Amino acid sequence: MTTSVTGEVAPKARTEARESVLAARNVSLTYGGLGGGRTVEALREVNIEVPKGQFVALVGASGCGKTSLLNMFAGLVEPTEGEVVIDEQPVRGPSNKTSYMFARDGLLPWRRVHKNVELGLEARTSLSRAERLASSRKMLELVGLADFEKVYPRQLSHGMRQRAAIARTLVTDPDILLMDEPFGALDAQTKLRLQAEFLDLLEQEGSDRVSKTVLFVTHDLNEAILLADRVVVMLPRPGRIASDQPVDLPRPRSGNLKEIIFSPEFQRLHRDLFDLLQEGEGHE
Ligand SMILES: Nc1ncnc2c1ncn2[C@@H]1O[C@H](COP(=O)(O)OP(=O)(O)OP(=O)(O)O)[C@@H](O)[C@H]1O
Repeated sequence: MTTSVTGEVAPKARTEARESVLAARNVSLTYGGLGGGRTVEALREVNIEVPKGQFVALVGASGCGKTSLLNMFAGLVEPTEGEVVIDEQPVRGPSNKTSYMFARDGLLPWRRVHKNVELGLEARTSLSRAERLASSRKMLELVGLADFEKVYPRQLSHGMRQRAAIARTLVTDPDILLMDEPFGALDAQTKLRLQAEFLDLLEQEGSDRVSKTVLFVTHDLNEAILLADRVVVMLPRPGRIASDQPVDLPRPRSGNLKEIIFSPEFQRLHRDLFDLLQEGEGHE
């Protein structure tokens, strides 16, 4: 159970009915301290459960441990205490079930766009070259870059590079997406367009679930509410979960993000989350 910074019990998120795909249980993380160096308590007793097909946004001030939590699910960082599991198996290293997308597109400048998209396939499967190319073409078409497969990343706009990075993240068809501010550095209009396109790839006709399990770090409350089924608010020093808010906006949303932004439900949630974050700052 999570509580707000004021000590109130937060609304119970919709996690009970479905088995968790991602779970962090009583997780604490302290960096450093080796050889008498300074230690940083990055996370303290974090608990989070994410069921299959749920999109969870993590928001919070810089330094509250969002990336650290994501890195644990990616198998890049081990908790100091507690357990991090995927499909109830302890995470011991990077897994084929997950795909990680960073804030910077991370495209390799010396590889053409399609070769960048194929990167994940090269590492993971025994597909032939032709099969890899066919998969990357299909993904590039889905993200609107069909005509750009042969160019180098420097020849693309920032938004197009992020699209290519999305294609690379999805091409392996992972069950789980771990995303660290993937649209953080885009201008407002491009961001909204990419958010809609991204949702369109994940939302399924006639279902209120997205097709993948997503843990998505963002500083942008609008983005968190527009995309997610739950918004988890974290506070810093030490990083901890302060609130877990369900977002009861129906799906599919991809076609009406602008309308959603001006809806009373969106505005109410935005105000609640804003207050929680501000309140948290006041408690430091
Ligand atoms: N490798 C590391 N060694 C030591 N301290 C670290 C390391 N990585 C992160 N930290 C510290 O742990 C805390 C949490 O960092 P983390 O990057 O997880 O937070 P964040 O919420 O993702 O921040 P931001 O929003 O700025 O990306 C911070 O105080 C940070 O300085």
